[in-house]
Amino acid sequence: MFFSLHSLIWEHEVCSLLKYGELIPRLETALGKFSNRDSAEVIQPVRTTVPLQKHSGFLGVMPCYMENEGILCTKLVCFYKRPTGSTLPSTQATVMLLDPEYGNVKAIMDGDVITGMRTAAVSAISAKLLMCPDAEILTILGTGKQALSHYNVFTEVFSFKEVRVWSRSKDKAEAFAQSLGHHVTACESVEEAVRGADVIVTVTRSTVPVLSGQWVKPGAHVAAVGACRPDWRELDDTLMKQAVVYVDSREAAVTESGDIILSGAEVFAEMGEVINGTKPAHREKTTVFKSLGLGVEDAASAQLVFDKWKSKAM
Ligand SMILES: NC(=O)C1=CN([C@@H]2O[C@H](COP(=O)(O)OP(=O)(O)OC[C@H]3O[C@@H](n4cnc5c(N)ncnc54)[C@H](O)[C@@H]3O)[C@@H](O)[C@H]2O)C=CC1
Ligand SMILES: O=C([O-])C1=[NH+]CCC1
Repeated sequence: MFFSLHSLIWEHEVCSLLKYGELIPRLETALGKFSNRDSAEVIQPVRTTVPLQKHSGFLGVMPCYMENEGILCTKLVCFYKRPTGSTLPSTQATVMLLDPEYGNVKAIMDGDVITGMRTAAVSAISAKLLMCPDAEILTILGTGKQALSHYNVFTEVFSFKEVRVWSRSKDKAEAFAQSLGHHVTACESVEEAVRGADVIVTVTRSTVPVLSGQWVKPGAHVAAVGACRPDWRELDDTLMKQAVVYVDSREAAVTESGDIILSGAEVFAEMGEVINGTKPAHREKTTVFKSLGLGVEDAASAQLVFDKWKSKAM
């Protein structure tokens, strides 16, 4: 067995190795390759989900093979519909890198930081391509782990003049806003938070729509990250029908996204197609990027962590 304990990469190590400046270009390349289906360079099926009915959750198995780069990877992620007030995590993940020739495990690493950072980085890529060039106001709906990683990358990559946050509980929104800095405003309602916003990130655990199209400014960009099951929603039909809808994966969108399946909205393009220049970026229109999370994003991120971890260990 070609596996040693040295290949366990812990959360604090992933945290210190992964940087948005290096991660974002890797993810752009990976998404472009993923959408170039003809080349068969990326083999990544829609994730398999095993219901954990007793615990209102799912185990997602997310394999990916990138032949040219020799990356073979799978993530195991458990995600849950937690009751209000629950302090248990919504997602927990572990990533495994394998050698594609021998089949042995090269590394097992924490998947929580990867999930937080790669999801936020992909949303930032969607904003870079789809938001209006003079975007000033960012709104984040939700105040959990993804809210924090999205705040971190959006403020690292862009210069918004105003950042607003909303949570169902005003106290939570205020505590979150204060933890981020004095320039962040906690809002009472979703409507107050999103009116006039140029970019809106939805990172809630909601299973019913929280964001209505009637409040969204024409030309705004929405990065919709929660609602990753076919019967879960974050966005209402009005928004889904008025927006140009971009996704990470068409196959995943029509299998897993309640916002797309239940609204009957049409998918215009994958983000990788915009990166490849085969589909246009409609910056002037209201756009939704429906993110579900892809194995190829985990594979590219894990390889980056592994390369940096190996070069540090040498
Ligand atoms: N697209 C992707 O690649 C990924 C999506 N996710 C999804 O993103 C969402 C957020 O994940 P985390 O930040 O890790 O979760 P978290 O539990 O840390 O935060 C969830 C937030 O949603 C709020 N919330 C819960 N129920 C709500 C409701 N009914 N209405 C409005 N707000 C509600 C909570 O108060 C909290 O602020 C989850 O749905 C998760 O499954 C997570 C990882 C990757
Ligand atoms: O891509 C991912 O890791 C997830 N998407 C939804 C929950 C977890």
